Amino acid sequence: MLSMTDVLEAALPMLATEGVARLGTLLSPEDCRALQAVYDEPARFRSRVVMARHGFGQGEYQYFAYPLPDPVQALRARLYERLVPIANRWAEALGQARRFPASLAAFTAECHAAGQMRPTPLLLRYRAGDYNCLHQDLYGEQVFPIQVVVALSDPADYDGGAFVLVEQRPRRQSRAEALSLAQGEALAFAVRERPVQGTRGVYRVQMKHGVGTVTRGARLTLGLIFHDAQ
Ligand SMILES: O=C(O)CCC(=O)C(=O)O
Ligand SMILES: [Fe+2]
Repeated sequence: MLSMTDVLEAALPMLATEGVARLGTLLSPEDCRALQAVYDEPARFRSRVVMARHGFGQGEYQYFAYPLPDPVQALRARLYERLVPIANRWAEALGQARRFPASLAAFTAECHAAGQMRPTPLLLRYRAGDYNCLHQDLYGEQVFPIQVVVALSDPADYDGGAFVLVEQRPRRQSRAEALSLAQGEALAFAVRERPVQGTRGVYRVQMKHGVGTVTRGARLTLGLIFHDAQ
């Protein structure tokens, strides 16, 4: 069996060229079920959002409170370290002065110093009829340019509910990609924009993500965003 490191190494070139990459199965079915059950423990969360109230879609999500549950904290820190070289390459290619430190602890300290102190990892729950409008997860000036979503539900537990990614290249029509995820499978994608090498230099591709309508059952996901929120 391939280790997480091997799968990630193999996936990273795709993240750089496509703005999205499958990272393999990062949580066991037991971990997925345990995290699904956490959804019903309000004490683990700092806030709950009913999406229809804000025009974000339909369904709901909850942001974890600090300290994050073990598997969430561990995954967030490990993934950050693997993704930071790409984040720094993107920043350089886009002509940004920003460089991200090697560890999540150091980046979190930078977020907190900038007034972004609230944790952003979240659990999302969609039932029949629910969906998530195209959006970008920005919570202040501090933005780590890549985020990860992990499917907690078994695809047999729901229909519909594809993860949707839309990219907008300058002066072109938008392109959409719909992806289905296995239980425990993780997907890394660009939060807001990524650089693409064109014939006349590097240009900026804008990205948004969302979820198509769930038509049966329930679909839960874990969202890992690396910057904290204001
Ligand atoms: O439920 C999903 O697949 C998408 C969740 C999402 O928007 C996120 O993780 O930021
Ligand atoms: Fe999101």
